[in-house]
Amino acid sequence: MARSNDAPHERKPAMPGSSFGRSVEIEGMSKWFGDFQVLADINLTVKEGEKIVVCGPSGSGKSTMIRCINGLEPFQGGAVRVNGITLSQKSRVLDAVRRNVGMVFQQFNLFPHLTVLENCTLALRWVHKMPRKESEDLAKHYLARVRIPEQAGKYPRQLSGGQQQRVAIARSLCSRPKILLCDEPTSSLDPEMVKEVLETLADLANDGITIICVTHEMGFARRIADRIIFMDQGKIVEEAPPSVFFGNPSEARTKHFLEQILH
Ligand SMILES: Nc1ncnc2c1ncn2[C@@H]1O[C@H](COP(=O)(O)OP(=O)(O)OP(=O)(O)O)[C@@H](O)[C@H]1O
Repeated sequence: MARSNDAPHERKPAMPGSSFGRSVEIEGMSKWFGDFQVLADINLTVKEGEKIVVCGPSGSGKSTMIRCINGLEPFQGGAVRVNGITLSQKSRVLDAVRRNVGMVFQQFNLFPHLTVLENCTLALRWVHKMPRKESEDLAKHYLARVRIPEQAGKYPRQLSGGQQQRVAIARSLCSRPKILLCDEPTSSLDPEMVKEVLETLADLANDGITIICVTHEMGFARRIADRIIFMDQGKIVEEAPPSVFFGNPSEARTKHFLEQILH
């Protein structure tokens, strides 16, 4: 299939009130690990182009919720729709959903024996069957997008943590997902590298891609989030735009969390 270098998400989001797409719809999702209920009746609708930051105490279920959205974890109750596709564990459905969803993890999960360029082109060539030249052009486009075009020929061990995470972001973008899920993308980085990765994500946020990001970087949340979701004990306790979330949260648990994290 012919592809241009203009990624589909590199366009302005639709205007609210028009045919504003629904990227992710989670309805009454519940999940158990054995007898332990990790998610309880999660309801969340994320519109096309929206930026959502998910925060909350350790163990509150943030990662699990994110992993359920692209089928990395099965769930037992409720439903998830991604770009209109109802998630199930059938491989045909998972493939379709994952074509729409990119994921950036805390650990970068790069292949150490492959160059940066090869890490980015691997899935394009072997999963999407894209010709080498086309896949390399696309990878270079996204390496430039995350501002490390000069690193294409290096191996991951030759890069800083922040650069490796930017490679991981570029690799995700190569599949041109409509939705980018990030699970604490900066938590394994040294402080000086956190900023460069957050800058990269903030930059992408302007592109119109839908982003759902688990992070405790509240400055980043304030800057890019349309809504902040606060989770505790497997539930969404509060969701609000940053001005309300930081200025006047309604729940005592949110206030307590913010006091701890901001002071
Ligand atoms: N594979 C698993 N089997 C059993 N329990 C699990 C599994 N994965 C996670 N849990 C438990 O589910 C709960 C939620 O975990 P999860 O990683 O989603 O939380 P989190 O909010 O992302 O935490 P953190 O901020 O520390 O990463 C925790 O109590 C965790 O121990």
